[in-house]
Amino acid sequence: MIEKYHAGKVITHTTRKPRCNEQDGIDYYFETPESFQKLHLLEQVEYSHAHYGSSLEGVNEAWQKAPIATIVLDTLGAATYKKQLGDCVDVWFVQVNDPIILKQRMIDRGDDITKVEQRIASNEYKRDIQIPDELKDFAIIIENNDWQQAQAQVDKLM
Ligand SMILES: Nc1ncnc2c1ncn2[C@@H]1O[C@H](COP(=O)(O)OP(=O)(O)OP(=O)(O)O)[C@@H](O)[C@H]1O
Ligand SMILES: Nc1nc2c(ncn2[C@@H]2O[C@H](COP(=O)(O)O)[C@@H](O)[C@H]2O)c(=O)[nH]1
Repeated sequence: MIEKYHAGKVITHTTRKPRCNEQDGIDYYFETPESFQKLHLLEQVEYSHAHYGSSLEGVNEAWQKAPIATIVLDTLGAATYKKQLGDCVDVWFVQVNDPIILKQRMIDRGDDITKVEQRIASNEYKRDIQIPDELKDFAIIIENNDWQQAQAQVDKLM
C-alpha cells in the first residue's frame, strides 16, 4: 500500500528491541519502559512480553502526507481503532493459513529464533492466528499465502 499506492505509514511505539534491519523513527519509535509510560496514546497493548502503542498524532501525521494511512496492529488494537474512529477505519485481517510458513517468514525476516518461539507460545499470537469474533462483522480478510494473490486482492480493494 505504501509503495504502490503511496499510503501514509503510521509509525507506532514499542518497547521491544529493534530487529537487525529496523530503524528508529522508520519502522517504530523504539522506547524504554520509562519513555513508553510518558506517551499520550490512543491505544496500547502488551504483545509477546513487549508494549506497543499508537497515538492520534501519529495517525494525523500520516494523514497529512496522504489521503490514506496504514497502520499495522494486533486485533485488540484494530478493534479499538474501529470503535474510536468508526467509518474512517477499514480493518484488513492479513491471514496466513499455514503456521509453519508463518514461522519461516518471521525467521527469514531476521527475527531472533528465541523471540519467534516466545511469540508462538504467547496468548496474543494464539489469539491472532485466526480472525477473532469481534472483528468478523466488519473486517476484510486478506489471504496472504501467496504474494501475487494477496496483491491482487489489495489492488481490487484499493
Ligand atoms: N505472501 C508472502 N510471500 C512471501 N513472504 C511474505 C509474504 N507476505 C509477507 N512476507 C514476508 O514475511 C515477513 C513478515 O511480513 P511483515 O513484516 O509484513 O508482517 P507483519 O504483519 O508486519 O508482521 P508483525 O505481525 O510481526 O507486525 C516479511 O519478511 C515479508 O516480506
Ligand atoms: N495494538 C497495537 N498493536 C501493534 C502496534 N504496533 C505493532 N503492533 C502489533 O504488535 C505485534 C508484534 O509486532 P512486531 O513488529 O513486534 O512483530 C503485531 O501484531 C503488530 O501488528 C500498536 O501500536 N498497537
